[in-house]
Amino acid sequence: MLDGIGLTMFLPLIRAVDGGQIALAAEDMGKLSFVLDGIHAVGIEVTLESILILMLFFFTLKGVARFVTQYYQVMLRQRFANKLRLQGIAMLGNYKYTAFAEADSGRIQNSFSGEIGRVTNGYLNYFRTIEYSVVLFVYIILAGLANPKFALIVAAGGLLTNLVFNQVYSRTKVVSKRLTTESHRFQGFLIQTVTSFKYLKATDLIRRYQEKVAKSIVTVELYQRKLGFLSSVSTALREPLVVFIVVVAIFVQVSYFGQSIGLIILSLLFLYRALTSLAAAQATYNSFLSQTGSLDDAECFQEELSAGRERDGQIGFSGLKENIDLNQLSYAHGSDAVLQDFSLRIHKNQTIGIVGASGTGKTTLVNVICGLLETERGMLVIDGIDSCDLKLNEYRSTIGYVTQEPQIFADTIHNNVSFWDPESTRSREKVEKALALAHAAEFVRQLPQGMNTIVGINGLNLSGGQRQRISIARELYREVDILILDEATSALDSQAEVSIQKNIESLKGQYTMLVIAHRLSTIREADAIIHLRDEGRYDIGTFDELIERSASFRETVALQAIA
Ligand SMILES: Nc1ncnc2c1ncn2[C@@H]1O[C@H](COP(=O)(O)OP(=O)(O)OP(=O)(O)O)[C@@H](O)[C@H]1O
Repeated sequence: MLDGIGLTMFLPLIRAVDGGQIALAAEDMGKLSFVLDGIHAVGIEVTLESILILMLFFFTLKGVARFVTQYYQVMLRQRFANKLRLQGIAMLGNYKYTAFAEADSGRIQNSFSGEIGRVTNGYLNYFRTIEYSVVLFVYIILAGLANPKFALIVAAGGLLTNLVFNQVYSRTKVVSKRLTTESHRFQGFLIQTVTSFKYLKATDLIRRYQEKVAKSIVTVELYQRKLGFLSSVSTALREPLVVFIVVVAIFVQVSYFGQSIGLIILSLLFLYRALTSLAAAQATYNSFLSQTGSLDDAECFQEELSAGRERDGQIGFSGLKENIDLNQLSYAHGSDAVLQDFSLRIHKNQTIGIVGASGTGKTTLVNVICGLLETERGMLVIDGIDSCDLKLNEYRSTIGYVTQEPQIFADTIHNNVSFWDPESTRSREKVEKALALAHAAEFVRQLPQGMNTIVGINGLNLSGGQRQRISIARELYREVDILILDEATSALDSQAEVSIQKNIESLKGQYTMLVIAHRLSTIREADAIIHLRDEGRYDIGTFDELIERSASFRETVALQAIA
């Protein structure tokens, strides 16, 4: 509007420059003469100087409005991207483990990085299209007020251009979807390259894998080029089309309606701006369409995250007081039953050993106890509270889990053990104590920068046994109630295993420990041993009781003794 009012000043200005009477300018202005009337009404005399000052005033005001709008847009845009990321991260934190196990890591990674930018731009372009359409509408109204016939001809021409662009739009939408899908694939390949780098490199499979990644890179580029081509086509067509419409309109005006050039100039100013806004609206709409693949995907991703939200209870948990009950627990991965009618009471501070051949469900059992795998009501009861009613995050914060593949973060040893607790004398002492208990103090001391040594991606600069010891130290540092060790000492040499074994034994009675072990010597002294067998069968007892009772346990013991 400010721009429009500023532009209407051109007519009195032309009159004034021509030495004509400014008052007569009102006749050229059609219904827009109310602007001059308004100036009179506020007591300003319409002279060349006042017109120039008023024009300057309106355009400066427009500049201020533009600044405020743009700055506000930047703020909104930033807030929007942050909100998307924070919302996504929160949803990911509540995502079911089972759903996560089937998820596409490339898609997750891409949704939080590249796609957020595309989604934000998608929304930005969507709102810009609305913004330009509003501006377009205002100019058409202004042009209509000045010269209705001329406005009508140009508006009809503008509508016709949309037909031309519709073809480009639908193609853009299709390519945009393909680009998003391929970007997910590319990110997935990238993650795999990083996590499997050592293996791929050592076997030279990296070259074959690189071919796959390269193919994906080329395809992404191809789709981007296609989008660029479509965008170039629409950009290139826009200006000639606009000028063509204006030329036709002027020709019709002058030849058939014989209108005054003053009025044509004013409406031309409006209409040129209107058509520029139309072109801008078309351009932003096309950009929006090129990002719709990402928008659809982001929506789908959020729906999947919220559909995969794990159930959670209302009852708080501050630490294990009495026991964990597993009551006729059954668990199947899809249609494959792993645990069947499994019952056990684990008393606080007991040490439970879990043994069994590969694939008999040892990890599945501890995953159920962690609440990672959902079971029916009544099957997992903690201190008399059904796990379905427990606030799972509070329960899990009392669990320490040393997984089969030790979790090491690309940071210092101190941060790996303390999980980024701010460094202080107390935290260092605590870390040292945990490292000593995990039999890691000695090797950490020998590292060039001791606790401040950075361990590389996935702890690549450490040996397998060292990684295991660091991850055990982290759980000891956390002062948890329930300690789960899944093959925690499998990567250690016999001597280190014996030492750490002694340390674990020294923790006996201080933690409720679930120790999965292939080597039976590790759990020789456990209060009870669960011996899992095929098809969900199992035996429970002390080492000696199982030797007595279970033939397959005796067999395993005998085999290991031979080994
Ligand atoms: N996410 C999953 N989806 C489908 N099947 C699974 C999944 N996780 C495990 N399984 C299957 O469940 C069975 C038990 O697996 P689990 O990892 O619990 O065995 P395990 O005794 O810990 O084996 P290992 O000693 O080799 O680690 C296996 O047959 C395995 O293939």
